[in-house]
Amino acid sequence: MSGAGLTVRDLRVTFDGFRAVDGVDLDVPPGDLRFLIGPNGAGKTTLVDAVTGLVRATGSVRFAGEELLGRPVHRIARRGIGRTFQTATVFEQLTVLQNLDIAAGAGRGPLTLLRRRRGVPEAVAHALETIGLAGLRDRPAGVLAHGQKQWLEIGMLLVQDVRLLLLDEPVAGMSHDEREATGELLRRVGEDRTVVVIEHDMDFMRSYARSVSVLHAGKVLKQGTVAEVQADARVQEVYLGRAAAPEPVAVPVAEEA
Ligand SMILES: Nc1ncnc2c1ncn2[C@@H]1O[C@H](COP(=O)(O)OP(=O)(O)OP(=O)(O)O)[C@@H](O)[C@H]1O
Repeated sequence: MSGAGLTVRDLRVTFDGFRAVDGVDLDVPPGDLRFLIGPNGAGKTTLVDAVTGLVRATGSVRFAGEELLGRPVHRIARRGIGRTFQTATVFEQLTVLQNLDIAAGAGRGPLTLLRRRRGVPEAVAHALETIGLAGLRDRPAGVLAHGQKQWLEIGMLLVQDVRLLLLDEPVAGMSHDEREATGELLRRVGEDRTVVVIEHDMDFMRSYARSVSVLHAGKVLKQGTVAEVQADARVQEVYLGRAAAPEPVAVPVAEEA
């Protein structure tokens, strides 16, 4: 494991007096593959928004020892922090390769990008292999399957040399095979990067998490290994106490709402 670590201290985000994130401490060591779970509205996405500069927050967010809070979004991105959203944001008309080229900021204008080129930059070629889309590099992104679009989006972060990836429900809506392929992709990506995954899919979490933080009502309820989190009575209560609960962590239960 390598890379840089994320340290969050007393993070707070308030929307019109409502505390969406309410004093969160988080330690994600270098090279961790951390899953962030919790019921709907727990504050998971808002936490990631705060780390990436999309919402105002107080407290401290340090990555590789550097304070991020208060910096604009583009500065945070330049520190090697990248995220995906629940819906993939790729350029559908452009090819897989062109999407990666643009993300890599290869400095070519739109016309040059549309022309045939001889070579592919090494970082782009490497990302294509990592995300398993080398064979589809000249296809328009719009024709890709749902899972493949998510992988392309991850590839677009890889070519930017991202060191911390924050992924919001990367396997939502994916088939079983796509989930497995995504899990393997996260393992590969996590070999030399730090990865944080917001997820509702408990089977996926159990298979691929190296560590887990459970959020509830804007606070960290529990942090530990999958086994530790599953065994925690408060975590079980939070999941069981909901009318339309996601699949509970420790006890066999229903699908995510
Ligand atoms: N821009 C906003 N303005 C007001 N309230 C917001 C805003 N964004 C989020 N919230 C509220 O903050 C709380 C946390 O939302 P958030 O999306 O972070 O939860 P979550 O854990 O990611 O939930 P889910 O699993 O459903 O995506 C929710 O009650 C939500 O309604």
